Amino acid sequence: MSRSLQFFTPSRAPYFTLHKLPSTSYTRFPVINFPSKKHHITITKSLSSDLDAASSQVLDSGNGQTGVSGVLSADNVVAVQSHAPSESGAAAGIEVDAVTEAELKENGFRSTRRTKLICTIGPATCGFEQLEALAVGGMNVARINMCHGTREWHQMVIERVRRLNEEKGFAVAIMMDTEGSEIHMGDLGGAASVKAEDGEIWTFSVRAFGTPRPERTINVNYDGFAEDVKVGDELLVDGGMVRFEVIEKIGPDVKCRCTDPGLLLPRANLTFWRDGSLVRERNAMLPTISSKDWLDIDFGIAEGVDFIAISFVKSAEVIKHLKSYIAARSRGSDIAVIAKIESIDSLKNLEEIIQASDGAMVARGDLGAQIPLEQVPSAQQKIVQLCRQLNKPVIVASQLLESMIEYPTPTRAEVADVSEAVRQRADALMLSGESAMGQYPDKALAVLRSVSVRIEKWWREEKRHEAMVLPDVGTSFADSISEEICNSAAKMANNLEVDALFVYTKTGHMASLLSRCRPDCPIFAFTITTSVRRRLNLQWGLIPFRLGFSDDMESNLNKTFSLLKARGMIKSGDLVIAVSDMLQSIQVMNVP
Ligand SMILES: Nc1ncnc2c1ncn2[C@@H]1O[C@H](COP(=O)(O)OP(=O)(O)OP(=O)(O)O)[C@@H](O)[C@H]1O
Ligand SMILES: CC(=O)C(=O)O
Ligand SMILES: [K+]
Ligand SMILES: [Mg+2]
Repeated sequence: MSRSLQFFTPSRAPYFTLHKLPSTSYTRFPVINFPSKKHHITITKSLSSDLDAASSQVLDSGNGQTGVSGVLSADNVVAVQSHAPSESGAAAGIEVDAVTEAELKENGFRSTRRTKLICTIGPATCGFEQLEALAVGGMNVARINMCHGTREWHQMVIERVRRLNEEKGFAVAIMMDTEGSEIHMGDLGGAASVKAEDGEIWTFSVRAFGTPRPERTINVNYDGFAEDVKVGDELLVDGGMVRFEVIEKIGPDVKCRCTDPGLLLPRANLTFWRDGSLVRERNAMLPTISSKDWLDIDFGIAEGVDFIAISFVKSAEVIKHLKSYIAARSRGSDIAVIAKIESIDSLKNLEEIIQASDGAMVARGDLGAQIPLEQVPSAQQKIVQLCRQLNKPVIVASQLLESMIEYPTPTRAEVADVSEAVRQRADALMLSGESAMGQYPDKALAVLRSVSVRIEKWWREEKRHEAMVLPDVGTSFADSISEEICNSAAKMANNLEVDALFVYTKTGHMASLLSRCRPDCPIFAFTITTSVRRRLNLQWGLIPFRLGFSDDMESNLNKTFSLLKARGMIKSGDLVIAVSDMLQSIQVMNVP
């Protein structure tokens, strides 16, 4: 028997509940992938068995306001209620990512995903429903790349992600990635791509070409380009996707012969090589943050993005400068600054750059254009380890599933690459073209998700913990106490095989110290503000909850237990270790 039901809910209702009458048992469903306000569900087979089967994907609206909207009659009588969060509801209840909650219930604590996932948003994924599909698929952070698209477009994406969070109970964070002022091509007069064939002669010039763009011409953004290149130099587009040889210089124009054919993409990165090494003439003096980047940063601050990722960082100074700028511009805001490691200079000054930042990204796309490709894997491993030691979240980015831009399944090599990043215990993996302009963004995300979960599980089962020495990071005595508490709590959690670590943290610092230990069990991080909660979404193993709590741990724990129990996220008897910012102690207890 198949039954279908349509009903209307008050606006902004993220959940609805099926009540089985006259008993009090009920099942709640998230309103995901349903057109807003008008919800449609189809119940197949017998209603009662379906309600039971569905209980694994039950979600809850917390202290939602309830309004009966429809009644479905069958063998069992079922009343349908919809929920809209009440104004005060949020403060009294507990907020957690709808998808994480479903994962928790479906797989239990132990197998929730620890590795976080970032999707670059582009034309393939900027629609509200496309963004929602990514959020449902596990996107923790949405990245917008200021190299592409207009400010209005980015604003629209930010607004949609916000709406998604508000209406559907997600906590997707937003990362803005700056353009940087490295050398790149112009935008190809609006063309999506152009083909360069073997042996063709192309002109690269600082001149701006009108529209239509004359054939085989490319505008270059760097004024010193024609002066700095020499006849015989090799010109690499996107780190070698297409190659040219410089054959002649005529004023501002540089004539080049294509030696490795391929597709030229708008604003593609350009590097030139002489005698087997990268040429860094005056372009090494280009500012890391260009005047356009500063305007984009102002935009990001005004929009309240959660992370700003800085391209082509060369030194720690630029990070410090930006952090003080953000602090002065946005009092009370906590925008985190992520250093993108994608140049030779950034590798030279790696430790001090990471130390100055709130996190780092292994930007393998451009990095692979600046150092020989075979050096990228060791650089990745080094950056990932250093970040963990310095307690900074780290993202592994670019070409993880490149073939999925065009094909629905990844190559075996790509799966091995993703596995390796998960095995290195990077905090987050990032999709670029796969989600921005690929044909299978949801499938690519699903691959990241399933490979992450599988490798994490394998790692735990095999107990293959690398005994990483974690140097002290605390700079004050109080910090050192927190650090020791977290190290000990994580170790105890592994030895006692507890079900979860709980951390009550106002700033998120204690949560990151626990995450750094990469414990076997998930870390429930309770925090007071939504912005801290979103930022914690980037860090390995953290399940961030927004919860109002006090300095009294006893009452915090009781409150948390009852809220989580009511939602079926923990049960009596589960073993939990709790730590907090407020009380310097480690509590081990069974859920009452
Ligand atoms: N907002 C956007 N609008 C149009 N196309 C986009 C947008 N964002 C990304 N893309 C497309 O997706 C591709 C991959 O995205 P990605 O963010 O990796 O950019 P990129 O140009 O390689 O630069 P970066 O080195 O900063 O990552 C881009 O080359 C571009 O074709
Ligand atoms: C992500 C990025 O900027 C790169 O890989 O180059
Ligand atoms: K960028
Ligand atoms: Mg880059």
